[in-house]
Amino acid sequence: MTENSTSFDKNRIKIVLLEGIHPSAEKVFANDGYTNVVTAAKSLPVEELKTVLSDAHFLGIRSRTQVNQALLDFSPKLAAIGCFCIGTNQVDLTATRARGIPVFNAPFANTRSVAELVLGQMILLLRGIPAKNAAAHRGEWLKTAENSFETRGKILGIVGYGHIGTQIGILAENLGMKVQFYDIENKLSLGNARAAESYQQLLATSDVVSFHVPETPQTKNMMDETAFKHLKDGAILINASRGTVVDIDALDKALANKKVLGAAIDVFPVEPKSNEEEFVSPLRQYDNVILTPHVGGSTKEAQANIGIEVSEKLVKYSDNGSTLSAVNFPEVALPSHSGKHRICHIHHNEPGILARINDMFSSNNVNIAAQYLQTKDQVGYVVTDIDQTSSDKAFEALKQIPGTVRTRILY
Ligand SMILES: NC(=O)C1=CN([C@@H]2O[C@H](COP(=O)(O)OP(=O)(O)OC[C@H]3O[C@@H](n4cnc5c(N)ncnc54)[C@H](O)[C@@H]3O)[C@@H](O)[C@H]2O)C=CC1
Ligand SMILES: O=C(O)CCC(=O)C(=O)O
Repeated sequence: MTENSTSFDKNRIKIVLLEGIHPSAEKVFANDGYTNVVTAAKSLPVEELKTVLSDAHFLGIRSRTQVNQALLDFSPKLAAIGCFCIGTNQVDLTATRARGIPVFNAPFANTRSVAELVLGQMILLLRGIPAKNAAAHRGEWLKTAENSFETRGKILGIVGYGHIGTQIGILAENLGMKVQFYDIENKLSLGNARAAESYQQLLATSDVVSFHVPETPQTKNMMDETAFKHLKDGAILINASRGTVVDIDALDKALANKKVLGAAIDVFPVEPKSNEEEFVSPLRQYDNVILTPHVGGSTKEAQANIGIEVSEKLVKYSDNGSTLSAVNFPEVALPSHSGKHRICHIHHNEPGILARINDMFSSNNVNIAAQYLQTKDQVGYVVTDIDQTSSDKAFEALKQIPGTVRTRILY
């Protein structure tokens, strides 16, 4: 990927890819000379994870693996993490940033897959198909038009009008639905969609409510008992965002008392760690609820694209130091600089560090060919291209600068 050969032998760089990340990722690493790749088809138990990460430089996960302070303590060499998905809530972004570990994701490679699933669920639920299908499997014949509706003319309320929410809005309008949305940010309305006056107003006036918000403290139990009271009687509820957003006990009650006509839930507060573990939920008793095992983004197309996108970001960071599109880290887009040597310095974002770095280079008689600096919250990232072929002394001095978090010689 870069013209310069890296200082560190690529075969010694250990990459761990968990949770059945698409083989397209391994291909990207192999094509760039990274052959020390360990893969697992599922998430690993914590103790196994600690062992495999004890000497790993790069980690690739999907939504199951929780990367917290405790795990980071056992991952001393970890240089970057790739979330091969959209959500990054499974990673402690503050702790990783403080340790100089950038986190990358694929912000829209599975957007279309989620949107298509939700669209299909909406059509099936408005027709009451899940319950009729379940009954037919039991030998019952539920031929009736009761509670069976077209999508045309119905109101879709989208909570979280971001990449997925807007895609669904456009597709739903093509079915003749009227789209309204609620978002905490001021958003451009696409097509004929309009912003609802408030979250409560959206709940009270939508025939279908679909959640597409990230997991944050504000979205936790956003759909709780109080929110269900605001919901229009006989509405349909869809959640393909995060399991913390809908209070499952409150949904259970709303289904039991027929406040909700049907629901589709793809994400749960607690999800099985593997396909071998039993899925436990009070929602299993309802024929009018579509339960899917967190597969909103699980299509061949999306997974192959995510594999390529995120591994390329990790390779670029490893080869060249670029952090463009990191979700927790100062973003620097770097050209490669042939004939020079590149040194990365991650530090606490305090006044005077850049001056200390440059003083050190100057006192070691090292000429700076180019330099890039970016800061984000408590972390600063300086990439310096230098002329000298032998810069070991300067590199050692760089590590000693007060405020240093970590340093890397790239080439
Ligand atoms: N089920 C699955 O397999 C998948 C689930 N997801 C989930 O879907 C979520 C949304 O994905 P994108 O649309 O790509 O994200 P996005 O970041 O493009 O959009 C999220 C929107 O939610 C809004 N938002 C944040 N907090 C809010 C609040 N309290 N109330 C209302 N709006 C709020 C944001 O302003 C933003 O417009 C992801 O964070 C992820 O958790 C994503 C992909 C696959
Ligand atoms: O496919 C996965 O593992 C997770 C999908 C997801 O939830 C996401 O992209 O945020």
